Formats: sequence, structure tokens, C-alpha cells
Amino acid sequence: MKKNKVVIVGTGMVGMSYAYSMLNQGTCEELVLIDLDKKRAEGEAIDLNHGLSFAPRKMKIYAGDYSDCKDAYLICITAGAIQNEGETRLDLLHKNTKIMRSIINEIKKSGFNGILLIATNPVDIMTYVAWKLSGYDKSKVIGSGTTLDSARLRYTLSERLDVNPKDINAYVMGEHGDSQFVAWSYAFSGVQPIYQIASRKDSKINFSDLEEIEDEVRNIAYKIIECKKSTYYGIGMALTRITKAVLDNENSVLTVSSYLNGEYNQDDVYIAVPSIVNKDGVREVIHLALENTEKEKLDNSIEIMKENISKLDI
Ligand SMILES: NC(=O)C1=CN([C@@H]2O[C@H](COP(=O)(O)OP(=O)(O)OC[C@H]3O[C@@H](n4cnc5c(N)ncnc54)[C@H](O)[C@@H]3O)[C@@H](O)[C@H]2O)C=CC1
Ligand SMILES: CC(=O)C(=O)O
Repeated sequence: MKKNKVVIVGTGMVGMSYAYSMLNQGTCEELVLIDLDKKRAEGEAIDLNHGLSFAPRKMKIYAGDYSDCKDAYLICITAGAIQNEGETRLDLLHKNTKIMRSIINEIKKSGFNGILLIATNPVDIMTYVAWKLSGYDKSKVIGSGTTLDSARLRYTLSERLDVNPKDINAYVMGEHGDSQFVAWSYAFSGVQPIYQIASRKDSKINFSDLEEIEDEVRNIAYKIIECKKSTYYGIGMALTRITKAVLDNENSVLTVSSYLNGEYNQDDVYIAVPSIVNKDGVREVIHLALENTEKEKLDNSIEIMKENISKLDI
């Protein structure tokens, strides 16, 4: 296995935003692009290569096929249908399960033995599907989960509080979808709990603002889709962040879709919870002592995931 080789399956808007972000950050040494539309992947590879003189490191970028998966360290699947205006991510369930099945079959045939990162929606369920069909280790199959939503939350809070988003430690948990929620009891601006900030009379935010922010973060993808049909830069950078955590063996805390095996008193489901990510994938699921209402929201998300999984023939 090559330690710095990444394959992207799906060179649409999400796949290419991810590739462009990795090129700009110098995240890997070798990058392979695979798509059903081979010509598209070929054109994207040529275009990216023309940016190499401006990139922070040398990279080998080319359009390939599934035989290139064999020695890759990480494969990210970004192939799949997108939501039409008004559709939820869950509306993509059957279409994208079919696509996922065909891709996983090919990846398995290649002899791949690395980390599988899923972005295709509905991402928590697609991660479960990828795991189930591949038979790979639970910890080596990861979904992007609410990494993007947590970044949206950090940005929104940073704007309201006028604090660098990097200093906001706050997490969106549960489904990457309509039932997601913010774990406010674990949200901090620097060293200050957000609850404490919201309870101060002279504060920039109050408790009703927190509800508004949570709602905004939950629904912002719908607004982007209404404005420009799909979202891709944010997820491209979120996927780069996760990839870096794996390739650099970072042990970083990210809200990826992780397999629950007793944590939060739940099992046999992938859902977004803070997890420690390193070279082995998810090293550890962090089991937070959530407030009762937060735990109910997590359970609700999990119920929705399980109900939808039960509709699938996998
Ligand atoms: N997890 C997250 O936070 C986010 C997930 N997404 C999801 O990412 C997925 C991709 O979105 P976009 O890139 O905008 O779509 P897109 O339509 O721009 O690209 C999809 C690509 O997948 C390819 N493809 C389809 N079936 C394939 C197969 N069997 N094998 C190989 N390639 C195949 C298509 O040829 C196309 O190039 C969607 O499901 C979308 O909902 C989008 C944004 C955020
Ligand atoms: C489309 C999508 O899943 C997002 O932007 O959150």
C-alpha cells in the first residue's frame, strides 16, 4: 500500500472541489481520478496538473480505473445523484445505493485494503451500505458525517461572536440531514462555554439566537441548492480535512459518521458523533454524556437511519 495515494471515485462538483483543495494544500503525493464518465476524469486530471507549478508540493495526478485502487491508502467516494430543489438527502436513498453497490463491487475486486471515506448522500446510510457490502473493518469505513455541518456551525458562531472560527469548538451530531442537532452542552468559544456566554445580559447572543443558529446550519444546504443547484466547496475542504487526519495519523476529533458498537447505547448504525481519526480510520468513538434532550435527538436520528436501512436489500 502506498502511504500517500488517494483515489477519488466521482469527479463531479464534490469530487473535484475535494481534489482542488488537496492540490492546494498538498495533502497527498498521488491522486487518481475515477468516474463513469472517463473523459470527464481525464479532462479534470489535465486541468489540475496545470496548477502544479503553483502547488505547495509535487503531486502525481491522473485519470485511472479500479485497478489503481489496489495500493491506495484512501479511497473517497463522491459519486452519486444530487438533490433536486426541495428534495431531502434521504430522497437519494435508492438511487445512490445502486451506485454505491456497483462501485464497492469494483473496489473489492481490486484488492484494496485501506480506508474508505464516503461523501455520497444520504451519507450516514451510504457509509453503512459501503461497510456492509465491502465487508471491510468497521473502523476503516468512514463517512463525512457532520464534518461540514460542524464547520458551518463554527463559521456562524464565529460571525455572531466575532471570534476566529478555529477557536470555536462546537459540534453538530446525528444525521447529516434534517434530524441533526447541535451538542450545545459541549460547545465552547475558546475557553468559554457557549451556554455561559448566552446567559450573560451583555452578550452578543442569547438562547433564542442559539435555536436560530442551529436552524440556519440545518437548512443552509437547501438555500445553497436553491441559489446554485448544489454545494461543493465546503464539503471539498471537509473531505480534505478528514483525509489529512488519516494520512498524517493526526488523532484529530472530527464528527465523521462512525459505526456505533454500544456507544450511546446504540449499535449497528453509522451516525455522526465526535470521533478520533487517525491512520487506522476511526480510532475511537467519543461517548459524550449528552443532556437528555440531546440524547433524544441522537436517538431520533439513529431511528431514522435504521428505518431507512431496513428498506434496502443489502
Ligand atoms: N456528505 C456531504 O456533506 C455532501 C455530500 N454531497 C453529495 O455528494 C454527491 C455528489 O455530488 P456532486 O459532485 O455535486 O454531483 P455531480 O453530479 O457533480 O457528480 C457526480 C459524479 O458521479 C459520477 N458517477 C455517477 N455514477 C457513478 C458510478 N457508478 N461510478 C463512478 N462515477 C459515477 C458522475 O459521472 C458524476 O461525475 C451527491 O450525492 C451529493 O448529495 C454533496 C455535498 C455535501
Ligand atoms: C448537499 C449537502 O449534503 C450539504 O451541503 O450539506
